[in-house]
Amino acid sequence: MSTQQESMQPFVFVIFGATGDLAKRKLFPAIYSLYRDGHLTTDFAVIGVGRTKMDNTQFRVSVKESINEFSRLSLREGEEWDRFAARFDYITLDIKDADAYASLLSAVEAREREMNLPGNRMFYLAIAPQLFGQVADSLKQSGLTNTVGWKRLVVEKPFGHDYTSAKELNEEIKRSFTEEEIYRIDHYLGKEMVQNIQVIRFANSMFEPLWNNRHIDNIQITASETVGVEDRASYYDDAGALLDMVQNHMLQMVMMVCMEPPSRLKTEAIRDEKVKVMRALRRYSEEEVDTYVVRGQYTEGKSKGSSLVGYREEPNVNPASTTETFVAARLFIDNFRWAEVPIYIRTGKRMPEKVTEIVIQFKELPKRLYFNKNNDLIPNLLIFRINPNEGITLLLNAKKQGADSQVVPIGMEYCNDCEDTSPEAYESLLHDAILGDSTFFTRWDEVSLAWKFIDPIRRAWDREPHSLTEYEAGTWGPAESHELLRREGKRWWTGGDDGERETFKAVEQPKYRKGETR
Ligand SMILES: NC(=O)C1=CN([C@@H]2O[C@H](COP(=O)(O)OP(=O)(O)OC[C@H]3O[C@@H](n4cnc5c(N)ncnc54)[C@H](OP(=O)(O)O)[C@@H]3O)[C@@H](O)[C@H]2O)C=CC1
Ligand SMILES: O=C1O[C@H](COP(=O)(O)O)[C@@H](O)[C@H](O)[C@H]1O
Repeated sequence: MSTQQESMQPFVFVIFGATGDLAKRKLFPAIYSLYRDGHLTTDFAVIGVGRTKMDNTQFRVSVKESINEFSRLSLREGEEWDRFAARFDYITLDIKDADAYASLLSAVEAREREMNLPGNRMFYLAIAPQLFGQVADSLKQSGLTNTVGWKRLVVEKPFGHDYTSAKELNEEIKRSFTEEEIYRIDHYLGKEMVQNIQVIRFANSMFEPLWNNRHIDNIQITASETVGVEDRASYYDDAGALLDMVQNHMLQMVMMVCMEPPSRLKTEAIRDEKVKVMRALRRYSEEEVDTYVVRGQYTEGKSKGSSLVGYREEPNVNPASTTETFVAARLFIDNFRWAEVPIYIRTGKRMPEKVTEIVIQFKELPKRLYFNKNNDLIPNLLIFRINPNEGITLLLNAKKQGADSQVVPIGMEYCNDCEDTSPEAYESLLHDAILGDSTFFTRWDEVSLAWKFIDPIRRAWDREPHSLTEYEAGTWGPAESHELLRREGKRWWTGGDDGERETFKAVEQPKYRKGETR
């Protein structure tokens, strides 16, 4: 949630794409949860926009259905719901028809008059990216951005498909909105434990002295999914894992882990530090890509006893597709803090577990005095558990209870969502956008540098389709991903090459006092 202490001002929220999947699964439930939890501490109206013909009553029914199906809070019928639903209106409009925006302007102004709202307007583009520029332009031409209050534009990913297209898109929307008014969504930045990385790093004196190449051996970021391409082939078969996950979410997590402490907890101070990581991130030449980046595509396999088809057999996927569903990479951050520290990232579909985790592996002591029963000693690991269980784990070595002095790994656990469910990422991000806090949105320089890192990889792969490796659905990715670490004397801690979650296998279970139950 927000890093700023500002108060919320009444506003009109215009959602382009209000009949679409994102609005149904994420936006309406997020607005409802914020409202129910008392975080929408101001007056507001929502105007949905789509081509589908619908009146306000039908729209409110569709909002209700989506909340019933997707909200983390169950819908409370009665007066409270009626008051909430009455804030929602719908306009049928073709985004490509510039003249049609006059009806949207009338609807917004009517709500502002009726509810005595001061002209603050937030426009959310839950539509295909090809339409972003056109909407921004028509909002300006129609006078919708000409308001006495504030105006904000929230844009979804993907923000372009390479540096050139992203730059063009940015220039298009900058004709109607300033950088400060643009909120580029990366939903990983709305996740509780991604936001918590900064707090854990910068609010505890014990980590900062160790957070560098003198004490950290390597960093591993994994975002694995069990799902395949689902019904998104038309988008995914073009994008692949590199554009879908690495350009945005994975690099954002790298920035959060590797940034310097900001001088103040202010939006631009934090973003400045993130951008410096992107500047220090070494760009591979096209020739180097093969050495440091692995790409894979799932073939048929099994998960929990069920058979899974290969990617090319999925509905609407090109049967000869060379799109990657898995990426692993070894990154270099060329600055004083991180020189020589391997940063490994890995993401893929159809893997054995849905897990997003950041593992910080600390260096060994200069000399080993203790050994475990395998004549070994596990390194200290700090693990940020982002998804599906939120928390942190610190892995240490300790003496096992008893006379034989055995050394065993122990895990110190903090669970972030055991007592209360965390808000959804979209709740947190919408809340911040309404407050005008863009800390957890991506600034143009971050996005553009991310594309400059990605583009040579894409070009190398387009030139060399044979660099695509295969992995069986239901496994932790191709052998080449394990080899990427093995050749540097490392191993993935989440889903090692023996297919186990090695990190936790050997850890002693917590003990409780006699009579105490968990
Ligand atoms: N769905 C998801 O989970 C995620 C989506 N996104 C991004 O969010 C955006 C929307 O995705 P999603 O909701 O899945 O897409 P959908 O295809 O489900 O919805 C598209 C929406 O755009 C509207 N639309 C399309 N063309 C026009 C037009 N000419 N005039 C007016 N409205 C139009 C559609 O309205 P109608 O059908 O009524 O014409 C519909 O409401 C995309 O940028 C996507 O990349 C990002 C992350 C996750
Ligand atoms: O943006 C995306 O993210 C999801 C994974 O998000 P998570 O919050 O479930 O970890 C991914 O499935 C999707 O392909 C991608 O577009």
